[in-house]
Amino acid sequence: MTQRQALLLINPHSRSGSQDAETLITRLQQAGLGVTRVTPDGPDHIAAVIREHQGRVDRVIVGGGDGTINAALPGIAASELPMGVLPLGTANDFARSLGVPLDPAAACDVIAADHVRRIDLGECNGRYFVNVAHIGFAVEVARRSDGDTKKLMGPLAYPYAAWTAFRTRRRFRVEIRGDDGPWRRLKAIQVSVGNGRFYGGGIPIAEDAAIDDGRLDLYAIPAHRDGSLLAMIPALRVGRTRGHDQIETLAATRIEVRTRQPKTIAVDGEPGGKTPASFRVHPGLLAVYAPPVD
Ligand SMILES: Nc1ncnc2c1ncn2[C@@H]1O[C@H](COP(=O)(O)OP(=O)(O)OP(=O)(O)O)[C@@H](O)[C@H]1O
Repeated sequence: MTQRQALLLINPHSRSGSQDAETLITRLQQAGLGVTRVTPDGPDHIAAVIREHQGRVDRVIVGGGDGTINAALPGIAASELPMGVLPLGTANDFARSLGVPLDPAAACDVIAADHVRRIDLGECNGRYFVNVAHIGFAVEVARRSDGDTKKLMGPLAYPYAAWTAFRTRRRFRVEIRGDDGPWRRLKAIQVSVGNGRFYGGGIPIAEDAAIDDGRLDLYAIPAHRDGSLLAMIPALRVGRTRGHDQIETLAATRIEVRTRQPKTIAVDGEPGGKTPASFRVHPGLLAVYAPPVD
């Protein structure tokens, strides 16, 4: 493996992905990194590009938002190369979880500092995720904060989408269980499973989740007749999930979620199939460049 050689993959469709990359490349080179830049044809092309360069690079730098990171996960995990993150997206929740600066130039310095941290990957029905997977209301929010809305509104796209989606909220019957424990039945408007803590640009939906704790944290926001608006507050950013007595929580290494009708799942803000959902955590599977944790 060639030391200090980076494969740089920038998604031109992420919010700031079409900006001039030369400044960032120069910054990485000044810090002593060799850089090979390739623009993948699309999310499904990323794994092939990484395979092609394996053996000639010692790290893969992914430039984009959470959707881009998510698309790169299978290729990165298969290569076992450490990943650097250039936050060029809208929400950049993974960068937030890692403590990587949201300024891309400062994020270059983190990658060049060579400090690697091992973190967990979540998996939902065979698909990896780093942040949070949702069923229910947040899926509609993800659908409404599409590429055009994000380009137009930037980080405000998420609260705007949540606001417009609010009256479409539906409660649904859901069954959840962790690590072969008993099934719990409830009615919810949203079920979120966190590997990381944030979604939608820093909303701490999975407040007890940490990306290196070897477990997943589930939060079910139930639909109480009088409390539904109150219970939605954490999803709308105004409040907190922790200590909220209407929110059901579950922490486990494997989580199963069943619904009566198949319901769409969103993983890291991207479409992720339908329920039933089978979640598991892969402790320490991913190596990432990140500032040291205190
Ligand atoms: N190499 C690529 N070429 C084209 N599209 C890609 C590529 N990689 C990922 N995508 C898709 O581009 C879309 C937008 O990217 P991304 O989600 O990273 O940016 P964003 O929406 O600005 O940021 P965030 O997810 O942080 O809000 C995603 O749906 C992603 O799957």
